[in-house]
Amino acid sequence: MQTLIHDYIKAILPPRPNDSHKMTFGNVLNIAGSINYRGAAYLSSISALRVGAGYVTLASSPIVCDSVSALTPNVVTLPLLISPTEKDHILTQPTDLLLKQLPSTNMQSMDVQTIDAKAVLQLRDKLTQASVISIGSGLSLGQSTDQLSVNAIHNSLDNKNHSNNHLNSLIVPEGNRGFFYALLREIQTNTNPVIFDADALNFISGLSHASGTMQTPIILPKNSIITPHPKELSRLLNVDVSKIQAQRVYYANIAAKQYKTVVVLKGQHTVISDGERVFINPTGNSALAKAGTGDVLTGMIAGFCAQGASPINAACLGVYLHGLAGDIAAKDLSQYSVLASDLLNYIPQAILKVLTL
Ligand SMILES: NC(=O)C1=CN([C@@H]2O[C@H](COP(=O)(O)OP(=O)(O)OC[C@H]3O[C@@H](n4cnc5c(N)ncnc54)[C@H](OP(=O)(O)O)[C@@H]3O)[C@@H](O)[C@H]2O)[C@@H](O)CC1
Ligand SMILES: Nc1ncnc2c1ncn2[C@@H]1O[C@H](COP(=O)(O)OP(=O)(O)O)[C@@H](O)[C@H]1O
Repeated sequence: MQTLIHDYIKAILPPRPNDSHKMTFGNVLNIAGSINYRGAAYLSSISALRVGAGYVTLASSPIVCDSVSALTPNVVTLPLLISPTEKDHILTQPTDLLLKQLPSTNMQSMDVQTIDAKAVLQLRDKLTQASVISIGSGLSLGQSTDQLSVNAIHNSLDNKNHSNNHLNSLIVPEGNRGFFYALLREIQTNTNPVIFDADALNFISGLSHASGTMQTPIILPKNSIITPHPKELSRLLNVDVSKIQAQRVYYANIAAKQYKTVVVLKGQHTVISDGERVFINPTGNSALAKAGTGDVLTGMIAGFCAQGASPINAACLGVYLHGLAGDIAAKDLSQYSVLASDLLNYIPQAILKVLTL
């Protein structure tokens, strides 16, 4: 177990050759945001650019892409195909009967601009060409259809005797879950790094525990990173948050081994584990305990992956510099007043501090 220190972070910072162009520093495909979480799409995209990625494409619903474009000229957007209308879409799907039983109030409360599962076809080339893919920040998985999706997965698991191959045979569920499910299947054999955050983790938890007991865990793509907060790890492992918090290193290691991935267990003294090596982060303070800072972290890790850092190094760089940006920001603004969007403006100072000390 190793505490991250300045010199180590400096040593693993990706180089910035003079003879370079934007693609030298990689392209991030950020699949993020939904109607109520447009900020997450913005924060995770800009933070990747702030740490040095050459190009960021945000793939999301048209409404999210429009909002982010209005906020910044720096992010390229890829508006994704939307399900025709919630009602029309739903009534053509295999869970018709269940959905017809929904009270109309539930129908009305459904998210608008659900991404169609066919949007994966739109993304197909980009998914292999991207230097790194980040998935999940603010990507709401659907609202009133959630339980129906879980039911669809349960039924399918009951009917088929399979473990990880079940990704090929499950009924595609509704809402953004349908899109996410198709996406997960599409990237199973990818070798470029993939970062799973927030709702992507909740979806993976749902699949892993679909029949009520722990299944063989979902196989994540080879170079994955997951960034759970304790509650998200609790869902992934089916272990109480209190137990996880009492033995953070132990459970980060367990998750890394079980899901064969790099784990970033967030919180004070974030733990980073690939199942063999463990790093503890000393930077950061209560200023980071504010909505949206996790989205900034995801973008930072993606940005370092884009520049060629290995998943474990990108995780260490992102976590350390994210905390350092929070420390510098708190000196200027107080631990009370730092916003997630402020953090974006303190990333440069954090990088400069590491470079110059
Ligand atoms: N501007 C935007 O667009 C923003 C968009 N965002 C996006 O929104 C989506 C959902 O994010 P979210 O914040 O609504 O739900 P989430 O973090 O899962 O919390 C749910 C519950 O879990 C718990 N819990 C949480 N943290 C914990 C911890 N450290 N340790 C222990 N427990 C913890 C806590 O439950 P409690 O323990 O209080 O019962 C909490 O109520 C996601 O996609 C994200 O990217 C956000 O980033 C905000 C800014
Ligand atoms: N008290 C704290 N000290 C240090 N870091 C913190 C503290 N509270 C939160 N953080 C960091 O802030 C981020 C919060 O991320 P997350 O829980 O995903 O929030 P959100 O989903 O709202 O963005 C994580 O990187 C976490 O490590």
